[in-house]
Amino acid sequence: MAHNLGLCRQVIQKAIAAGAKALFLPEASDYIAGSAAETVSLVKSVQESEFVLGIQEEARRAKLPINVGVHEPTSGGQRVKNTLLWIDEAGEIVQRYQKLHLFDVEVEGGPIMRESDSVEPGNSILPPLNTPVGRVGLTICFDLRFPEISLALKRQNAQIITFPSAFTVPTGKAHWETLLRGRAIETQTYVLAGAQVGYHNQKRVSYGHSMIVSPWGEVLAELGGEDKGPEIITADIDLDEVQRIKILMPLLRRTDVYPEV
Ligand SMILES: O=C(O)CNC(=O)[C@H](CS)NC(=O)CCC(=O)C(=O)O
Repeated sequence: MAHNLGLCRQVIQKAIAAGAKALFLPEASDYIAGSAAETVSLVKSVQESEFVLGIQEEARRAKLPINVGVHEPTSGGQRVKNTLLWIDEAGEIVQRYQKLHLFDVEVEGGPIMRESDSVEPGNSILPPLNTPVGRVGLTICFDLRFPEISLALKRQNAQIITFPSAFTVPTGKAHWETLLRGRAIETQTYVLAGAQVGYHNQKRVSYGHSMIVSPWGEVLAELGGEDKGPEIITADIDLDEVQRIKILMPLLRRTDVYPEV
């Protein structure tokens, strides 16, 4: 976790140097463990996590809002929560989303993942949050495959949806860009997806390819799939463009035919 905090501090320095108004870090930025037991044994509350306290301190010092994926304890203690924190420019945690969909998949040509062995799923979609860069809807990684969350956030007037991730390599190659662009096109929002890249341990490697997609579905910025150390991508978020696309192509739902989500 100390190592990951060091990497995140480098990302934060790059974001500050680039003049970023907000920073979107990946899912599980605090750690990715080698087993379910290790995931549970490493977890700390945000008050006791050096990782979270360190990110809060950086946010406060730089007056930079930071969206970061971490693990948090559950009340039972058997499993953890996979959560996404919004830390505001004063360093305060002002929003906390708990991942709804857990990745229990035997990836063809890849690992067998059973996230639910160590993670307890969340139970709610949070209303988009007002931030200095726009109204942000929070989701995590595998949630990307369930358009219902994104559509619910669109209905609640999200202008940006974030998909912090640690995708597997085979599923990333097959689906990552298509899913992100699909979500951006159908929700007419900016899609921001900070992604982990490279090896976490001998068994686990992440696809990378952090991406920023416009409300028209255009890839505005993208990283590669090689671990070159901490990197960032940036884009201008133009909230008028969100409005313009909605007017240009009104997507009026037939909620008389199918349920509204
Ligand atoms: O393990 C942790 O501590 C953090 N969690 C993750 O990395 C999660 C669960 S294993 N990864 C995904 O959801 C990948 C989804 C994916 O690759 C896909 O949808 O294709």
